[in-house]
Amino acid sequence: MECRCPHVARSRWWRGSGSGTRWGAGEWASYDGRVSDIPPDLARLRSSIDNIDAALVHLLAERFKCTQAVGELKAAVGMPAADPGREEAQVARLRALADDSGLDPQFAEAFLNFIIAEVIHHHEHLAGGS
Ligand SMILES: C=C(O[C@@H]1C=C(C(=O)O)C=C[C@H]1O)C(=O)O
Repeated sequence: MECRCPHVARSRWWRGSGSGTRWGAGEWASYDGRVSDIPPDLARLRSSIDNIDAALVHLLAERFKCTQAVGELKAAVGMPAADPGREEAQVARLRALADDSGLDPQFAEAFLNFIIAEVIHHHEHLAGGS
């Protein structure tokens, strides 16, 4: 006999044919009464994308908290805002990590450079520049 316990039921969807059902053609309906015009696999993937994007925002916020403190420290001891040697090492490290994990290393480098440019801008501001 087919299992109808809730955790299974929640993942069961039917595509409407447009006749003889409460839901229309092209719509998806589930055991628990939800109706959607978005395919369930797409809805599930988007839900994960939402969680990942939230994590990215939190991670970036934490990184900028750290770089703010680094900028204050550098300004206090008179160090330059940018450290090209450190940037080069970071780029090489992230390119290798990207390569290992199936992310385009060129994209990883561009993304890191975008963030670093913003950090340096903050550091220059903290050092009294424009
Ligand atoms: C955060 C620093 O300042 C700058 C920003 C960097 C970064 O965001 O990773 C790296 C090097 C510096 O140009 C640092 O020197 O560590």
